[in-house]
Amino acid sequence: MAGQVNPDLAKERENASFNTQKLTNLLYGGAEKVRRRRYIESLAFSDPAYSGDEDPVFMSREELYSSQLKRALTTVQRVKELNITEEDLSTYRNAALSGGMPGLALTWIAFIPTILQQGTEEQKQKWLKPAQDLSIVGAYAQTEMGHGTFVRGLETTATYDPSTQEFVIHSPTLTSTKWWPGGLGKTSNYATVMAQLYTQGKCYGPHNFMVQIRSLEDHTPCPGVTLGDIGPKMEGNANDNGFARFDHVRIPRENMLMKFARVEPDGTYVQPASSKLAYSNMVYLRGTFVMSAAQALASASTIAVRYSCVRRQSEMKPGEPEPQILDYQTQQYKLFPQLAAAYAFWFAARFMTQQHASITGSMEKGDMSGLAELHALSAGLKSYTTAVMSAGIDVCRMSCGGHGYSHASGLPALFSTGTSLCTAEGENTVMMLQTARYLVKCFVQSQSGKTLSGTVAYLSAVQPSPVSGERNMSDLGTQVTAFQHRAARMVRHAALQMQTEMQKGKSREDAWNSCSVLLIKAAQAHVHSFVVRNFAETVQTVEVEESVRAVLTSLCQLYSLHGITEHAGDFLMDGYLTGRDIDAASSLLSAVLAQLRPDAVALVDAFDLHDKMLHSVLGRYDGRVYEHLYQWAQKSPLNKTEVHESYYKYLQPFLKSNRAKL
Ligand SMILES: CC/C=C\C/C=C\C/C=C\C/C=C\C/C=C\C/C=C\C=C\C(=O)SCCNC(=O)CCNC(=O)[C@H](O)C(C)(C)COP(=O)(O)OP(=O)(O)OC[C@H]1O[C@@H](n2cnc3c(N)ncnc32)[C@H](O)[C@@H]1OP(=O)(O)O
Ligand SMILES: Cc1cc2nc3c(=O)[nH]c(=O)nc-3n(C[C@H](O)[C@H](O)[C@H](O)COP(=O)(O)OP(=O)(O)OC[C@H]3O[C@@H](n4cnc5c(N)ncnc54)[C@H](O)[C@@H]3O)c2cc1C
Repeated sequence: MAGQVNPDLAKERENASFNTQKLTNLLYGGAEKVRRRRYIESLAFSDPAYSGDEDPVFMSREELYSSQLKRALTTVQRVKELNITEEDLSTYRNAALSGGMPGLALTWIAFIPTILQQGTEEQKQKWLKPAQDLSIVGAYAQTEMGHGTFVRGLETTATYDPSTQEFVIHSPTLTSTKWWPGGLGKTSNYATVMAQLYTQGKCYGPHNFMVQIRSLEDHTPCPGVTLGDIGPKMEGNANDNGFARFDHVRIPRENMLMKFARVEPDGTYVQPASSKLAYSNMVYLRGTFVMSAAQALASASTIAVRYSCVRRQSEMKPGEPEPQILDYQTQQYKLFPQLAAAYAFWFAARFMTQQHASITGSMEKGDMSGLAELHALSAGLKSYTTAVMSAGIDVCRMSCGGHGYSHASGLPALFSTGTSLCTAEGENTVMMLQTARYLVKCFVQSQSGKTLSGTVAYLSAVQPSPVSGERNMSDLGTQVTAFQHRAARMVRHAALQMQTEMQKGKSREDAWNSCSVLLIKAAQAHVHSFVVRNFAETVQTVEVEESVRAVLTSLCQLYSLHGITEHAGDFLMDGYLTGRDIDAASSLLSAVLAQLRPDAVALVDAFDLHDKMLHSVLGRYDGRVYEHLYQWAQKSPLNKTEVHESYYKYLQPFLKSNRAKL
């Protein structure tokens, strides 16, 4: 019946132990922010300009590209008409463009942040407004066909010519072709191009340059620039990720983004406070990926948990009605850790944003001391959260059985979009090794007596020797200390192993490579420990109703106990935890699964993800899965005609000739 909520889902909501709205308020920073976000989203959801397009999964690449471009341009118009403020901008855009990120969005995600991070005040004055108004459209062109990770290995050159006060941008080889930048293929007319800076005969490494790539009159490539789309990808096909080649393209000196490093008119190079400041936009973007990971996992958990309450299958007890599949403990064991991780990452993302603001604030005042920690934290968190998110979405998909494999579930698209975050903005292994590099340095410093601070303070505080005696494994403090002990031991082990390799005669680089599996695992343990601690501190200190704190505490317990049991070997290795502790953790984990079961739907509802953001028949708020599954399938282009034209072209003649042979 129209309008009714599936009775199983309705019952779940009635039986929750806490007020969902209160938790939503906590997640979004207060009741007023939630009201505002819903209002802004409703402006997009109710706008006929954004409705009417068919489901993106039924569209061709070209249709998808055009339809999302059109939507993106509509958002620009509406933002002006509706006076959408800076604060509400991303909420509005995300709601309007939730069917797939258009290439144009890279202007907002990467191009504008790069101008903000790397430009002088004058340069911001010149380019920010046009970029914000979309009188210019920009891409972030760093990666090349031959190099993505190794930024120092980029081949594109920017050679300064003092006689004309210009840089000459050039792609000397096929592998120097810029390859991957979003929006570069067809949409952008400008790009910030990362190129090796040459002046006065010397190379000063990669720097960012503002380059016009297309005519502002007719959008044809500028002289000396060759452009195109790199072809369809696993997902994200509304985005024209592109390629660019430069044949001695001249740009004014003022187009080098000069907030940190400078080239004077005579060609003199002025050093920045740190050569890595040219990478500050990457640090910023990596930080934003942590919230994207939380949101993607929140979406997948919402879909899978709601569906698991609607779906009934098999017999638990002979003769009794088929149970909701969420009543199977194994289903809870698959889904609740994903749900808990989504919450954990949400709070970690909040910490990351605060850290970024605070450390960049100090850097603006000339204090560079926080840069290394900011880089290590953003790289590690980006790597860890996106990897868990990507694997977690697939767990959610598989937990929905056959229907999870259908695009109707929204999970395949969510997975293939989400998993791109493991590669984009720094490949995850490489990023985790950057965190490891920082940890090893910190370990060496602590060995020489330095007291560490910030997110690594525990490395000098935690004792490497095993602690004996019974533990209360349900205590959050005990769990946090166990995670810190595990991370400290693994960092110490990896660092000492490296020292041993070097003592045996290996170079530092060879020792690093031969220990890199240990190093990665140590860095993962460090980030895991940080996420657990931050989650525990949040649930213990946040001002919230006790019923909400209680459910969050269970969720935090689950996140942490799941980590301990899944990585039991790491905790047992030096006898810090005993077999009995791990058994206790497993029993507690089973108890917490059962404890969270009645609140699972309320916990996913609290993410407050509108059906128009989820794009999932299985995850609908009203739980009316089957009728909508049927309706959705009717939209398949193969169903446009009763008998498909291929029947007349191929099958009919084939069948006829086969029959004639009989
Ligand atoms: C409801 C909603 C539901 C769901 C949401 C669903 C899905 C998600 C939503 C949306 C997403 C959709 C799609 C996203 C798709 C695309 C994303 C968009 C844009 C992507 C853009 C890009 O990818 S741009 C290209 C990015 N490229 C990289 O990141 C390159 C990685 N490589 C590097 O950063 C570096 O080269 C390196 C770090 C690997 C090594 O650098 P190198 O110069 O070789 O340095 P080292 O010698 O190793 O180190 C020298 C010292 O410098 C330190 N260092 C390195 N980097 C930095 C830095 N950035 N800041 C500070 N310090 C740095 C390093 O640690 C060394 O320090 P020492 O003290 O040890 O010497
Ligand atoms: C969806 C998407 C959007 C993107 N958007 C943009 C964009 O807008 N602008 C842009 O400039 N780029 C963009 N990129 C490119 C992206 O930044 C790179 O793909 C990424 O940085 C990885 O570089 P690579 O592809 O060259 O991989 P490679 O560096 O070739 O890495 C391949 C593998 O080698 C291994 N490896 C490499 N180096 C090391 C190392 N030092 N230690 C250990 N292992 C190593 C890793 O396992 C890695 O997985 C995008 C990519 C994707 C997928």
